[in-house]
Amino acid sequence: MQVQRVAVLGGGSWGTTIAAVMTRNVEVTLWARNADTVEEINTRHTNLGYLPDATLPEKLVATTDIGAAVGSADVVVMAIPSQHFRSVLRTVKEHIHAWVPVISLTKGLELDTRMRMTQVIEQELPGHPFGVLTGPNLAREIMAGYAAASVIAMDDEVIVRELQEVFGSGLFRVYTNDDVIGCELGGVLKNIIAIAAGMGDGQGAGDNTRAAIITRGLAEITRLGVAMGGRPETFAGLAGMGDLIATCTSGQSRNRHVGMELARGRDMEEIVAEMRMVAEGAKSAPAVMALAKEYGVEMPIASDVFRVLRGDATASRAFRGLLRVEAGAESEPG
Ligand SMILES: NC(=O)C1=CN([C@@H]2O[C@H](COP(=O)(O)OP(=O)(O)OC[C@H]3O[C@@H](n4cnc5c(N)ncnc54)[C@H](OP(=O)(O)O)[C@@H]3O)[C@@H](O)[C@H]2O)C=CC1
Ligand SMILES: O=C(CO)COP(=O)(O)O
Repeated sequence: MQVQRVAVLGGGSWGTTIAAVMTRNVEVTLWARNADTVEEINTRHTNLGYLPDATLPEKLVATTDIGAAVGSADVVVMAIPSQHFRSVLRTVKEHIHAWVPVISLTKGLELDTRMRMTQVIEQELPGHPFGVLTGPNLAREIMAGYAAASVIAMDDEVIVRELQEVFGSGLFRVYTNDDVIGCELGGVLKNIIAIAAGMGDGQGAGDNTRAAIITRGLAEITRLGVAMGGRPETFAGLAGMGDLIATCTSGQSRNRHVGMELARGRDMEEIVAEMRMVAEGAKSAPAVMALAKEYGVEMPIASDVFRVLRGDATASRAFRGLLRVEAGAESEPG
């Protein structure tokens, strides 16, 4: 497979950033549903609503015509929020050529089915190679040219090496992995822990507290991820610990921001109404809790976050729960 043209679907922060990075290696067409976004990218080389400080490469071409973008692509990259992923993929179906790989950038689960996005790809586009690109990759930093590392996970060990070259460029270093389930779940599950970290930071908790949330959070997302078929070492790597650190500590994280706003006593409706961008942790939390129940895995931090998201507890009350006084053995949940 010689990759020459890539279609990136989704003109938000991450889709635009990855599309811009890949223009160094291949021809990239970015599909966005919003005609104003497309016009802005093509004429002014900016996408200020999502990436306020960035100038995009002139080589980056945007379109509202999904058929034109997908029909000429050797690889399709999905940067669509999880709850809209399947509907966009159904449109892709009419236009995609046989055997074209489909790579998900999305860090969420489908609510009704609790499926990972690569499972949705497998279901909607059977026969197409699929994979996930994930890791500690805050879009604005990568757009600004800071060094970062990511992971591309696929079952196919030949295609994954070719795509490693397509995505990776300069200071954006891409590693390969064959644990698709573990890598994908690392990206999904860390979002809820980032909300917890934001709830702590928003209440003035200390650095030790944040470190405890990250470490205990990693333990619980690893428990669920391994129960669902991921490998423990994946959760200690970029897709697990790496992304957890970035998201739980960064002022750029939307999920951590949600936690901080909850800590101010605001409710989810208000918070979401003010955010243009997606916070996948809040969206996927019900599916994560249902999976934890299904697999018999205790997730005390995620459960506390979920209660606050649902409005069943306040952040200050739940936060006392996050720092339980009666600790057991470190190897145990809680
Ligand atoms: N931002 C980041 O740093 C990173 C994000 N991710 C993940 O990438 C995924 C995408 O996130 P991101 O780009 O940040 O999200 P944003 O909120 O920045 O942008 C979302 C994009 O999706 C589009 N969109 C929403 N609904 C639909 C729909 N029904 N059909 C077509 N397009 C739609 C929006 O279009 P419109 O503008 O018209 O509403 C917008 O272009 C998420 O799962 C996120 O977790 C992963 C790594 C890093
Ligand atoms: O996944 C991300 C960084 O790797 C982005 O996190 P947020 O969605 O919380 O901004």
